[in-house]
Amino acid sequence: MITLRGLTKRYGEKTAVDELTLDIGGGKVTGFLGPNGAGKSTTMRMILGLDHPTEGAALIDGKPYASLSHPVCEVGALLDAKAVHPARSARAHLIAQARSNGLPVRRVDDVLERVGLSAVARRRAGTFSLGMYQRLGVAGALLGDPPVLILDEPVNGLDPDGVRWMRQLVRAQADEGRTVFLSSHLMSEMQLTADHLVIIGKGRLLADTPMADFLSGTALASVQVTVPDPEELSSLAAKLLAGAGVRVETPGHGRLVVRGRSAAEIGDLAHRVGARLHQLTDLNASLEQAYMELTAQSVEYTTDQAAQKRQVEA
Ligand SMILES: Nc1ncnc2c1ncn2[C@@H]1O[C@H](COP(=O)(O)OP(=O)(O)OP(=O)(O)O)[C@@H](O)[C@H]1O
Repeated sequence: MITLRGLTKRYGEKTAVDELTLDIGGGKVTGFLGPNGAGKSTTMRMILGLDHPTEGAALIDGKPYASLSHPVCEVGALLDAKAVHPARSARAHLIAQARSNGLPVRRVDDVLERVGLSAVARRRAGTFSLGMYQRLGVAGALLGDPPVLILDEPVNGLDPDGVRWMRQLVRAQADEGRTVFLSSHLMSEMQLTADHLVIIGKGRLLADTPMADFLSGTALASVQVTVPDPEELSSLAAKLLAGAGVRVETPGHGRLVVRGRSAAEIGDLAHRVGARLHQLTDLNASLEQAYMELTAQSVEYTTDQAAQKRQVEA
């Protein structure tokens, strides 16, 4: 479990992280999202004791990182995959890490196997692709078999096979009860991987929510209804539009796309007006759409003119 309490970091006038208070629990993958410069890396660095909070606290299983008795066995992290001496082999790099943390060398071969680098374990890291660096970074994070994993952009540079491998790895770690906290700008991948979302913008908490609630709770979520009889379709649409806060689109082919009413409410109403339905389907927004909607006001750097205008007006 990771606990943030009023976590704040200021660099001079700039507030990079602004009073974050939340718990990141075990047994699930928590995705950490936010536009560039939102404060994700700074937050992760404070959890890992690499930056000091200006105010507040970041705790791992109730303790600040500096108080952990055996940190590598309590939290594993991947922040900068390329922070490896290029002349060292992957194995030598991990052996040095294992020795300095009092871990047996056999763990090195275990984790090399786990990340699929056994065949290149004796190759100089300087010859590695970005994807191989990412795997080596994950191997380092897993070395002490810690209950908490913090991964900053772990899929960056991975090919589709590597992305799928990473997804399966973090899922397996969460299924074993571990706390997995990972950032990514790849929304489609995050939608497949994370159970829970923490979203920040300009250092502030924007959302701390289960993925499913985030997707179904957005104003973009809608229900698609197919009514084969045109008269029944019109009467159902009219009844729906009579309700407050409901939007109905009619894209043709006997379909209605309804916002502002649940599938259950629409089904009940259809029953009451005697409309026969051939389809009643929840259409969740994609994570990308829901995220863009939430963070539209929080982007720090943008090429979008409308967003620039909003920023100027704010
Ligand atoms: N050492 C520093 N000195 C001054 N400002 C900093 C420092 N580190 C980060 N910042 C600023 O703090 C803000 C948050 O940066 P951070 O790197 O945490 O964002 P991020 O969400 O990880 O961004 P990205 O998605 O681009 O990696 C940014 O405005 C950044 O310029």
